[in-house]
Amino acid sequence: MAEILDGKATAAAIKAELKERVEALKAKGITPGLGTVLVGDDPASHSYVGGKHKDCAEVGIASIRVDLPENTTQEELEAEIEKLNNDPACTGYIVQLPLPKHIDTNRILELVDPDKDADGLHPTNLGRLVLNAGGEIDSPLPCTPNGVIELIERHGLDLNGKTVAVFGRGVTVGRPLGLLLTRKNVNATPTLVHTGTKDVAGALREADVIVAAVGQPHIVKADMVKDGAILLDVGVSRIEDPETGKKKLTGDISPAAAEKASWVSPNPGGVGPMTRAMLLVNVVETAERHAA
Ligand SMILES: Nc1nc(=O)c2c([nH]1)NC[C@@H]1CN(c3ccc(C(=O)N[C@@H](CCC(=O)O)C(=O)O)cc3)C=[N+]21
Repeated sequence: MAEILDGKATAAAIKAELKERVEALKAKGITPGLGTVLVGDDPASHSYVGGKHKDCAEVGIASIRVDLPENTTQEELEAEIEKLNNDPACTGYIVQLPLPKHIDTNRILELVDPDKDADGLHPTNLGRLVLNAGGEIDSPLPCTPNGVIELIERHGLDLNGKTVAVFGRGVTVGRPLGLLLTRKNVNATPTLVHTGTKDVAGALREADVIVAAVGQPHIVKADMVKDGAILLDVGVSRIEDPETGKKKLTGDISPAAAEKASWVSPNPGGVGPMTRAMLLVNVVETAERHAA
């Protein structure tokens, strides 16, 4: 039986640490604030954003919530971005993705002030990450990749020298995770595995660690996993439970694959809560840089 990489408990421990750091900032007269911009009424996005504000309340971070209708124009959205860039109460913020199809997402992400980029997804911060070979540059890191690494390390596991198959090359997880893993203070050897990979099963089977960020239910099968591998389940899909008929969250990793692992992150309760915790870390660290 694999041991559990408990994201919920680890995120709770990180939030307890952050709460103390927020109290220290407040003693200096600084209250960190997290903003969220949400366009449209996708229920999953609303649920994620709600979770982020609940986390803020837990650690004492102020919340600034901007909810806009589906038919918001590019210009209107850009005006909201400008407001948050200029709002002194907003330490950092995120624009919840995906945005509606009529919005130019890359243009919006570029308009976010890089010093308020709580997601770590602004081109400037992704560029700093490329330059950050030793892990010494102080800039916000992408939340999900950073959460994956924290979740592994906070369970006493060492990535130094390990081979890591990153399954999925998306901009929010797979590609930045490759960069984080090669920093000298992590020192892992990643392989990015994607739809253009000739032998996906073979590439995954060789890895000490598999991070599955595809978004296809149970795409990682038992025959793709080395015995004793460490498995991180990032992908989430909502599929119907054949027994109850209700929609439920399902990860990328099949139960049979999980059985072969030494450690596995559950889904839900694994990387999701860690992503949210790393968002708070980015906001608190930005506020601390301002206080210094
Ligand atoms: N600008 C932006 N930044 C993001 O970080 C971002 C985004 N857009 N768009 C969507 C994805 C998805 N994402 C999740 C975060 C937490 C959970 C999470 O906490 N999940 C709980 C379950 C929550 C539930 O039941 O729905 C868990 O895994 O235990 C899930 C998904 C952040 N994203």
